[in-house]
Amino acid sequence: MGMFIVLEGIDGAGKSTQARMLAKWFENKGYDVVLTKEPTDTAFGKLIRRLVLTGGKEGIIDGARISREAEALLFAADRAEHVKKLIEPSLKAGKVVISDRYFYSSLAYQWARGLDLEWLINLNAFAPRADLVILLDLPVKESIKRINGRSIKSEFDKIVELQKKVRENYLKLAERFEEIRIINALAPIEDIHKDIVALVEHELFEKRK
Ligand SMILES: Nc1ncnc2c1ncn2[C@@H]1O[C@H](COP(=O)(O)OP(=O)(O)OP(=O)(O)O)[C@@H](O)[C@H]1O
Ligand SMILES: Cc1cn([C@H]2C[C@H](O)[C@@H](COP(=O)(O)O)O2)c(=O)[nH]c1=O
Repeated sequence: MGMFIVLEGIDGAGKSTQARMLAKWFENKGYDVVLTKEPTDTAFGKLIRRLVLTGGKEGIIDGARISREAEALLFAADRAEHVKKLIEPSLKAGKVVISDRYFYSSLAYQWARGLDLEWLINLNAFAPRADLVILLDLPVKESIKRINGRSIKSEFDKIVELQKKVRENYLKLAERFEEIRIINALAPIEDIHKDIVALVEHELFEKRK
């Protein structure tokens, strides 16, 4: 059986950067690595990016943004395909799967949008828990600095408010899901990478001896 590692955190926390570095580290050790992300690049992920993420006109149906419930179901549908078509087969083949976001994002973000956490956990119950989740914890003001070019100015305050709630939710989830390990995302990129490698060696390699 392979190893399943997930990077989580608010927008701009450094997930993609660390996921790429960790994938390289495993490849240099001779492992077969699958580097993936959610929303995916499949038709489901593309639909989400058009309907949910751009904040654009396509996300407006009958004059209103799509409902929070529909949003959560879209992320879960994308995840079901991700799990069945890529994650599970790759793990069965003994590969290392590294995902930039997973169901923990649904719990943190859709909970912040007002949906019930238990409903969200049940909705995503089909998704196997990761072996290790690296939560890159970052203050929102640093996150905004890092993604400033991408923020939607007109909704800037809403974005800050949401990101604050998401960060709090992630920290609460870390108390509930024992596979989540918190790392300070303010540190330099290389130091964070070293901390993640130390966690992988301790939490995964040790456990499998
Ligand atoms: N430890 C760090 N210190 C300073 N800047 C960083 C650090 N890690 C990443 N960055 C920079 O922050 C920006 C966002 O990084 P990255 O895309 O990896 O974050 P992300 O969590 O994947 O973002 P998003 O969720 O919004 O896609 C990039 O410009 C990246 O170079
Ligand atoms: C998987 C997932 C993601 N989201 C949100 C979190 C981010 O704001 C975007 C994805 O942006 P990225 O730059 O590609 O990371 O989608 C969410 O609300 N729920 C989810 O399940």
